[in-house]
Amino acid sequence: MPISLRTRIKFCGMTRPQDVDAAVAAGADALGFVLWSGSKRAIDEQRLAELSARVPAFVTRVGLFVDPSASLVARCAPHLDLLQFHGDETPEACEAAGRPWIKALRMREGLDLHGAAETYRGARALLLDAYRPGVPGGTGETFDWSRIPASLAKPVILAGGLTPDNVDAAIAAVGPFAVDVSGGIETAPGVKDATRMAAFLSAVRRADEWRSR
Ligand SMILES: O=C(O)c1ccccc1NCC(=O)[C@H](O)[C@H](O)COP(=O)(O)O
Repeated sequence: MPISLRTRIKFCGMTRPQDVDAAVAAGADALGFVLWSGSKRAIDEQRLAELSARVPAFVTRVGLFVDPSASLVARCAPHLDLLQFHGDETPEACEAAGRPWIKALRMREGLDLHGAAETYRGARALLLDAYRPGVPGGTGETFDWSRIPASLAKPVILAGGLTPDNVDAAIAAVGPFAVDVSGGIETAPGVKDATRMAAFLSAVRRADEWRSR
């Protein structure tokens, strides 16, 4: 995959209208909505419809699922541009809704990323996140970025414990297609902070400038 010199930015775990507006105003490329009821950042379908309606064209609305029922995905899909699967979904299950999708992979010991890229060949990208047993995502923890191969058959979305203070080092180390952040731009789970969102964006743009030199 060619390295993009403009790292795309996804802000995840949006629950409040004012945060959606602030994220769009700051310049986020994508916004994530957690549709798994076990999360502190979970929203229901009605909230998804309300928040999604605020998002203008060219900002991608991403729905996060953990081993969802087909009916949940079908009900949410009209409000989404992209599906993000965080559980043990098979490639067939990810394809079933007939919508563009990405697969989140938690970087547990021994994970074969090349093999996963082949298995999930229908994915638009692989989102690489920290592994904590029993927690499907949003851990706020980083992992060893050097485990990511320089060349993978799918675009990499780097996630896990990113903040305005470490995202520049992450971009320098990995050169991902996109970065994904949730806890690093919050004051509490699901409560985003406009200042931290802006700081994160600025840090990514500074890192991109360094990369293009
Ligand atoms: O945020 C959650 O609670 C969550 C629950 C279940 C699946 C995924 C979840 N979040 C995913 C994300 O927010 C991001 O993809 C990623 O994990 C980044 O989170 P963070 O480490 O907090 O930046």
